[in-house]
Amino acid sequence: MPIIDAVKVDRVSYDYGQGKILDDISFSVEEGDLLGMIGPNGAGKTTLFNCMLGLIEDYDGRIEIFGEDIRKSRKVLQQIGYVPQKKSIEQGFPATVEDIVSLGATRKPSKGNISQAIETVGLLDFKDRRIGELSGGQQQRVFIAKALVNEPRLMILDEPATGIDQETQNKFYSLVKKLNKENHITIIWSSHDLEAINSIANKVACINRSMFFHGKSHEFFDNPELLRKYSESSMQAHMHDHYHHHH
Ligand SMILES: Nc1ncnc2c1ncn2[C@@H]1O[C@H](COP(=O)(O)OP(=O)(O)OP(=O)(O)O)[C@@H](O)[C@H]1O
Repeated sequence: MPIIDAVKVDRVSYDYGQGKILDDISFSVEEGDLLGMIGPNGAGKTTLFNCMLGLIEDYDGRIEIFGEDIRKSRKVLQQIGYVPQKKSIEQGFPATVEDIVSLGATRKPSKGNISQAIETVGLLDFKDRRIGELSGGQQQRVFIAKALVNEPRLMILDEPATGIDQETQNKFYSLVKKLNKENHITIIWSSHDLEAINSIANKVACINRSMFFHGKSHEFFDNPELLRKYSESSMQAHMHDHYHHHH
């Protein structure tokens, strides 16, 4: 089977008006890849995702999804399932799991698809429960199910840095791996958990406004020099943010 690019980001730059947030970013994701996107806070990961999702259009450069320039063919964006960084949900929020998952359907919602998506994330027993009654980890899986309803070929998961307990985290990681291996979904997954990326991603893209490393996961994690440089530049980014927030 020929390998096609699920994503091709070609020389993309962007700024919100105060200097470059994305600086000449190029990389590609092959169909079937599970790519871990890493970078310190403020590195521009969410901004890059917003470009890839067609939410930001005035970037320099070019983005192709499954071979289509997304500015020319917005239809291809329907092939992407997006799971944003988790928002907190009020306890009393009236919608059920099934209601939330149905909201993901852009075409006519089919009952079958909705149940299938809920089953894939292992929440069938909870489908009539109010989402506010679920744990943080379960809510996270509801949002994955919501993104699965349209049967995406590509998923973008923007993982929150903040603490969910380790066991919940591990369940989430096995779900990500299952979606990639069994459901054959190409995945781009932003995470701060380097160990998890090392264990399940086959590719890594590491950005800090510009591209710092892009390649096979083991080439990054087996290279102590690269890891050292990465943690140094991450530290500098934090110091930079710190300086701007507090002075
Ligand atoms: N709408 C906006 N207007 C102006 N600046 C913005 C806007 N959105 C983000 N930024 C700035 O762009 C930079 C990159 O933010 P972005 O959210 O893309 O980073 P990130 O890598 O996703 O960070 P994190 O890991 O903390 O989520 C930050 O300095 C942020 O303050």
